[in-house]
Amino acid sequence: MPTPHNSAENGMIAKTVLMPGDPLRAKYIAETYLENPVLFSSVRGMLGYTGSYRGRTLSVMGSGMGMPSIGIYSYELYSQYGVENIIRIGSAGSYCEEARIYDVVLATAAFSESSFARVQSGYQEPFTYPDKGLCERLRQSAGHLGIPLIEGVVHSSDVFYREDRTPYYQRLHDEQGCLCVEMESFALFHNASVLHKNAACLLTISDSFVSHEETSAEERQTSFTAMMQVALEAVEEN
Ligand SMILES: O=P(O)(O)O[C@H]1O[C@H](CO)[C@@H](O)[C@H]1O
Ligand SMILES: O=c1cc[nH]c(=O)[nH]1
Repeated sequence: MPTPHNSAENGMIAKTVLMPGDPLRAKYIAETYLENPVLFSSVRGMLGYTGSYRGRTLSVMGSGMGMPSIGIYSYELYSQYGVENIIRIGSAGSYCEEARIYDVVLATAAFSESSFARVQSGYQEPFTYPDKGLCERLRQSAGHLGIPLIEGVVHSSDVFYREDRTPYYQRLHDEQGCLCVEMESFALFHNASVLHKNAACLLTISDSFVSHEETSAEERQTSFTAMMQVALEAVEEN
């Protein structure tokens, strides 16, 4: 049944959904990698497609930016459309020297100051976690492709532009172990947990708080191909 945010009918969305923040990255993946991609929703411009990759059916859909946005889309995919696995494929700002531009990070936990999980279900902890099995599939996929993964905690922030200019990112790195910052994984992992579904997150480093290098909007849309391939190859038969 369509929702207020997704016009897909039942059966149009695969069991596994790759979920970039940027709907144009979803379009790029569908048009570049999927055979016979079918657009299942464009409500609010949040493009979602289902197609096949090496004979396996999968979907790719934008999440938008931030936890309220991915909170809505992921909850509906899990609860209304029978989705079992969501793999976020996002961009992130590095908090440390070991994670450089274009490196691929596999999140082993998400740390956040966000109220999302407390408001959603009373969960009080600052960490949420991906599914171990899905992470293992991503590790194996990266191994087959020869793409190194950096593993660790990611910071899911509600704020992109901060007035606080103190070196807060060093504190988050030193005290919470955060390798990098993005804005959605904490909520995605939480929704998966409360609905007994699976989620994981791969991130490509798009900019660095340490070296101050950055990538353009176009590069963020189309050039994160290593991460895309790791996620695509990790999708199992439905
Ligand atoms: O590239 P995406 O997946 O959107 O991820 C990151 O980029 C956006 C901020 O520029 C936030 O959504 C953040 O999580
Ligand atoms: O949330 C994000 C994503 C990429 N780069 C950042 O600095 N923050």
